[in-house]
Amino acid sequence: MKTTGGTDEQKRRAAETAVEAVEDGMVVGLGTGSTTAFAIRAIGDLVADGMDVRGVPTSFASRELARECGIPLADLDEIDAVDLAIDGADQVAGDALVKGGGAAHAREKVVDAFADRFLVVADPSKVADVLSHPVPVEVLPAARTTVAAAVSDLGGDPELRRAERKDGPVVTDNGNLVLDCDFGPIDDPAALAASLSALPGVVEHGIFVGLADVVYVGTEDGVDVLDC
Ligand SMILES: O=C[C@H](O)[C@H](O)[C@H](O)COP(=O)(O)O
Repeated sequence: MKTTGGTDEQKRRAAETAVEAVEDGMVVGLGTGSTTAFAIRAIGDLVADGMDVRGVPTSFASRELARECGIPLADLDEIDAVDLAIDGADQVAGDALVKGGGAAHAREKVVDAFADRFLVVADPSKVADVLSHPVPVEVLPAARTTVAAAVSDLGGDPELRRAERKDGPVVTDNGNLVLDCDFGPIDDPAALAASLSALPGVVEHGIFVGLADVVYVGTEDGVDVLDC
């Protein structure tokens, strides 16, 4: 799992505050990443105490962790609604996020957007005035060069994400590749999101605009709540 700038204590505080919103009978979207992992463990504790909760995982990793924690699981096509989604972010600026540092953003966007409420869990290193984090773009393998060229035309600098413990690229849970696209400061996230979505061969990108309801930012001595 990738590491980030925040401390485990900050992440745990944010995650456990978000989990206070989980109620008996809920279907909960389980995001991916080191911050959400604290939320999944906390939901596992609720289940162990007898709460009736079903989780909808957003990745192989979140499914595996949720199983270890004893959370009953459902696939998205088996349920009618997701009451709440809890998920991390690589950067937060106002009502816009960059996600996908763990290459899970495609399934995360489906679950987070479908949920009645979407709670983001983060640490202070993620909060910015303007998004500037490279945007992960999941692409069909055959489209990686055409999408990379189009990203350059949009003013971005695309880089194929390489695996750390294997020769070659990262392959997503969906069998695709990821281009990390550095656009510098992103003044209009909604416009860039629309441009990226329009490119043939793009499966999904990591800009999430207007989807989150609340961002919980864990600090050294509490939790800041940012309304979106
Ligand atoms: O693909 C991964 C996800 O979008 C993560 O939620 C995001 O990268 C944040 O992860 P972390 O909490 O580990 O910083």
